Amino acid sequence: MSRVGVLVMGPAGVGKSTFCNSIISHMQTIGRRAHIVNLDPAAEPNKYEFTVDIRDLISLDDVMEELDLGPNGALIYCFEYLMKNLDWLDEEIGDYNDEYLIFDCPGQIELYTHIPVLPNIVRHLQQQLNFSLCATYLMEAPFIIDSSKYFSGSLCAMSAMILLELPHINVLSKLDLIKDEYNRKKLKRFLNPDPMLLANEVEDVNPKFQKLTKSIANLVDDFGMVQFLPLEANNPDSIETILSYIDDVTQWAENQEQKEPNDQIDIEEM
Ligand SMILES: Nc1nc2c(ncn2[C@@H]2O[C@H](COP(=O)(O)OP(=O)(O)OP(=O)(O)O)[C@@H](O)[C@H]2O)c(=O)[nH]1
Ligand SMILES: [Mg+2]
Repeated sequence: MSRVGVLVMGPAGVGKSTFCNSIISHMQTIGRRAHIVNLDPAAEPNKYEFTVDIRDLISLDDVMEELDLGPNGALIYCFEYLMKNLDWLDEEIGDYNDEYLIFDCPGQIELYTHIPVLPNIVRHLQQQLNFSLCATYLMEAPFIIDSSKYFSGSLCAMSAMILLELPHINVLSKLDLIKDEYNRKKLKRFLNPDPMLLANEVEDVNPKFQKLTKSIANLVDDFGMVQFLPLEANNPDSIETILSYIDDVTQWAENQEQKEPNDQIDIEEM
C-alpha cells in the first residue's frame, strides 16, 4: 500500500484551493486519480467535491458560536479537536489506498509556524497511514517581487519547513499577474534568487534594519532554500512541472513500478 499526500500550505488568499483544483483537473486530463482532503473548517464551496472534509467532523461556525471564539481561536480549537479524533480521519482516508491525496490547508500561518498540530497530523499520516508526504508552500508573486517582502515570505516558508520536516517545494503563485511587468530575466531573479544580491536591492529601509536584512539574507542563503517553482493556476504547463517535482520527491513512479510484480503474482496465483 502506498499513498501519496501533498500538503498545500501558505498564507490566506495565496491560491491554495485554486492550486488543488488545478492539480485535480490536470490529473483528470492525463488519466490519473487524485482527491482533495479539505482541512479548512472555513472552506467555501469548491469546484471539485471534497473526498474528505473536516467540516463533516467539526464546523468553524458552530465552534465560534458555541464557544464564543473568534475565527482564529476557533480554527485552533477545530484542529485540536481533529487531533483528539484522528480515528475519524483514519476512517475517512482508510478507503483510499494507493491514492494521491491533496490536503488543502487553511491560510492562518500560525498553523505552519508555531502550533504543533500540523506536525502531529503529519507524523500520524506517515506513521499510522503509511503516507509518502510532500509539503508545498505557496507565496504570491505580486507580494514577493518586493525584495524586503521576499525575505519575510522566505522566513515563513522556512518556518514551515523546519516545523514539518518534510520534502518541501516552494511555489510562486499568481505569476500571470506580474508576467507583463517583469520579463523572464527579472522573474528568474526571484524564482532562483541570490539572497545577497536581493538584500543589496532593499531600498527605503531604515538604516537600522539594513543590517538585519543582510543577516536574514545570509541565513536564507546558507539554508539553500532559495528556489521557487512558478505557478499560473490556468496554465497546464506550470501545473505539470510542479506535479513532476511532487512525483519526484514522493517517489510516486517508483511506488507504481513496485506494484507491478505483485500484480503479476496475483494473476499467476489465480
Ligand atoms: N490571477 C490569478 N489569480 C489566482 C490564481 N490562483 C488563485 N487566484 C485567485 O486568488 C483568490 C484566492 O484564491 P484561493 O484559491 O481561494 O486562495 P486560498 O489560498 O485557498 O485562500 P484561503 O483558503 O482563504 O487561505 C481567488 O480569487 C482566485 O481566483 C492565479 O494563479 N492567478
Ligand atoms: Mg482555500
